[in-house]
Amino acid sequence: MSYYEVNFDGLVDPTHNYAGLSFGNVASKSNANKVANPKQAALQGLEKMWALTQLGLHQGVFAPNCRPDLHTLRSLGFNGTDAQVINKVAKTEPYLLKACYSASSMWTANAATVSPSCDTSDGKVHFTPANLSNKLHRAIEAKTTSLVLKATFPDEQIFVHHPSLPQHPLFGDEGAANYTRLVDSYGHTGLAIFVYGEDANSNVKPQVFPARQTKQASEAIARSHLLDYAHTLFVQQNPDVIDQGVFHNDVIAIGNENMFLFHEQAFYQQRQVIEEIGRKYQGSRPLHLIEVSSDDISVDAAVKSYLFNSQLVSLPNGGMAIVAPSECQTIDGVERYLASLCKASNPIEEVIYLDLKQSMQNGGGPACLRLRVALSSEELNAVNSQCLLNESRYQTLAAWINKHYRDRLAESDLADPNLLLESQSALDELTGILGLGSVYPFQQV
Ligand SMILES: N=C(N)NCCC[C@H](NC(=O)CCC(=O)O)C(=O)O
Repeated sequence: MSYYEVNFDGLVDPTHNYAGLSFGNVASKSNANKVANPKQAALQGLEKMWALTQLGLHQGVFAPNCRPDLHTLRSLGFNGTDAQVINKVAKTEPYLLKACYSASSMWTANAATVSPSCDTSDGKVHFTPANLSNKLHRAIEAKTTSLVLKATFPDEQIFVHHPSLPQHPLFGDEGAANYTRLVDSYGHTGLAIFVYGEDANSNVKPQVFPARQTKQASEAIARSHLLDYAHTLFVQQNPDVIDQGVFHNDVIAIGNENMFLFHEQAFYQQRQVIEEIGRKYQGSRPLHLIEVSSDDISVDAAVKSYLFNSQLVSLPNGGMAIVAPSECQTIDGVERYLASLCKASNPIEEVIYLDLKQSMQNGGGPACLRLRVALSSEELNAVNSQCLLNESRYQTLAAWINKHYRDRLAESDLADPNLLLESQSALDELTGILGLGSVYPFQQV
């Protein structure tokens, strides 16, 4: 049977804006209050999906949450018509309006942790939507994300959908952004590496910025996904780099199949971590462990360029490509480093640079925008086929974006009740395009 890695990219919401909501995420804070261009953001994301499709890869589309989250606003005591709720919250609690208007569900690396059937003892594909409990604007995503996951992966004989973990700091879970799977081929049992920022039983933790992923959350997911501990590792992120803006492990390390690219400061007690990875990896193809030195790329350059947030993809005819954000071409030394990687002895053959500036300005690079799901051909056939990209769906989505999205969104626009109506009408049409049914609260009344 053939196996594939399918990337499910988050479609960018019509309400994409810069609200400075993510303490610890340098780009989010430094671009707070910038005027956003939702149409450009969505088209940039769609072009990435199309570029990967054209490489011969299977590409999925993941629907966003609907914003603003009126349900949360109403649960906080704002009442009246939808327009009155917006009006009141805009006047009295603008921070809450921004949180409930965030398009952050576009970063689907944070949507869930996914364990492929080769790794789970019941032979099914397991999903746990992330609770994203560290940030208010993200903690409200899980409910809709869970419905979208179920509508995208509907067959209960093949896909298992777990509830998200309890909303408590002990179980802070940011999904696949802190999970890497090393395997010699997608169809084999892989080494599941869970990276956490904080362990409730240890004092090793960042001092400036929050650790978003806890060891307790990672362990709970490994348990419920029925992973074999012989093929599972729990590894602590270096707290010093969290304090330098590395708020997820996918900002400092990236793995695909038998290749692992990581910064020399990525992990706490790194030498032991890498030795253990080498010991536990069981593939017949050799593991390429590439440690990037601070002399080559400083942590600051890694955070600014998002080099490690590139997508590392296996090409249909062998070899790998690295899909990097175009910011890598503007930070000193990074483009040169990537060119040298292609020449060195490892599977990477080419670098593809893509413009994702609208997402990047909120701290979301190529890898943040996609949820990886390794699937057999039979499992792929069980995916909702309308959520897979082909040329006609690409054209349909481009036309849908051009029809519904604004090309300018400033903070003051969030108080405009028309934005809510525009967003609902766009997403209502989207659920038809992607065949999702009624996943949004406004469709359920
Ligand atoms: N690295 C991965 N996998 N994901 C990136 C997520 C970026 C997101 N930014 C934001 O939520 C910014 C929203 C704002 O400020 O408007 C976050 O910090 O959670």
